[in-house]
Amino acid sequence: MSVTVRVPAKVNVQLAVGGARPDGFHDLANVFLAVGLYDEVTVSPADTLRVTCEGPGASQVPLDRTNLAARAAEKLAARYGRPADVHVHIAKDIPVAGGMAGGSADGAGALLACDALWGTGASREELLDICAELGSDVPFSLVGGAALGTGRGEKLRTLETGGTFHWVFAVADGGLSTPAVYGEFDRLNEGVEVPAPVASTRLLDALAAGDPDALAAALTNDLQPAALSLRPSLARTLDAGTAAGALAALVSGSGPTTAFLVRDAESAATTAEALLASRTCRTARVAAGPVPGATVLGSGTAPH
Ligand SMILES: C[C@](O)(CO)[C@H](O)COP(=O)(O)OP(=O)(O)OC[C@H]1O[C@@H](n2ccc(N)nc2=O)[C@H](O)[C@@H]1O
Ligand SMILES: Nc1ncnc2c1ncn2[C@@H]1O[C@H](COP(=O)(O)OP(=O)(O)OP(=O)(O)O)[C@@H](O)[C@H]1O
Repeated sequence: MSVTVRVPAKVNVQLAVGGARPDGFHDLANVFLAVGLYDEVTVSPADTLRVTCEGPGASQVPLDRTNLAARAAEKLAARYGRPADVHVHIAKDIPVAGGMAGGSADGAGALLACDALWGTGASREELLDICAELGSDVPFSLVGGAALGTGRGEKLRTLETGGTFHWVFAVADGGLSTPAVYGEFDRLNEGVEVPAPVASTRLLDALAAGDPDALAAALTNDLQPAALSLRPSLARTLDAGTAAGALAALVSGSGPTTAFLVRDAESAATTAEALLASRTCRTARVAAGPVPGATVLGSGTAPH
């Protein structure tokens, strides 16, 4: 018996960052959009907790108890007083350490898959609580669609969207550490009174209208200067996407993946080709959103 869950990546269409809090986190107005690049997490009974991973970048994914999928299984098992005796297999397609919440997706996926495998019957609220303990982005990976995250990004309000938005993602060589990028944000803002983060009405209206031109004009990422400071070469990737005709270009979350909003699927294909030809990225991926969050694909009996 096994259960497979599919979980999408995210792009932050607005990432407003406040000053550092006493607990080391930053208050955010974080507008998430789930996009159609997916990891698949399969869980099956085993003697002991074990994680395997295949796909691009799999060698950079930790297979020990620090893996967010392993931690999710352990947390759910502990809550229900049962052993976390599962084999978690991750089929990875979301760029690793790319600012697209790949690890968070695996955490949310493993949680939903173990819940189904073990029949724990946990409520949505309980699952969301465990997600928030796992990481700031993990609740959104469970919920998907479009949402405004406040607090450290874990308190979610679902947002209406009036259409599908098309994107190209330029994947960089190597990752960027999320804490390092927030640390650079603090360094760049030393001595500055950072205002409290607020969601932009113009951006929420553009999402609700499904209007790519209005969304392009409203995209912002307060972590972008920090990501560019740590990885100056990303400026060339952003320029290449803009020159290729993208409506807007920005760093995805903490980077180093860069995101390009385009008008339609056709422009996405041509922009991806131009980005590849520019040799300013390792690869370019096309995806659209919003898409649903973590979804059980089905249960099977096949060994894997
Ligand atoms: C950059 C984003 O991906 C945008 O969605 C998220 O804010 C990061 O979320 P995440 O990877 O789930 O981050 P967490 O695992 O919760 O935290 C990792 C580290 O990032 C920093 N961090 C994260 C979230 C936040 N609101 N403020 C922070 O300062 C902290 O140094 C923290 O120790
Ligand atoms: N299942 C997992 N998949 C990938 N990385 C994981 C996983 N579990 C833990 N990690 C660790 O988390 C780090 C960040 O990887 P991840 O792919 O989640 O980055 P990210 O997409 O930049 O995250 P975010 O956008 O949420 O900040 C990795 O370097 C790795 O050490």
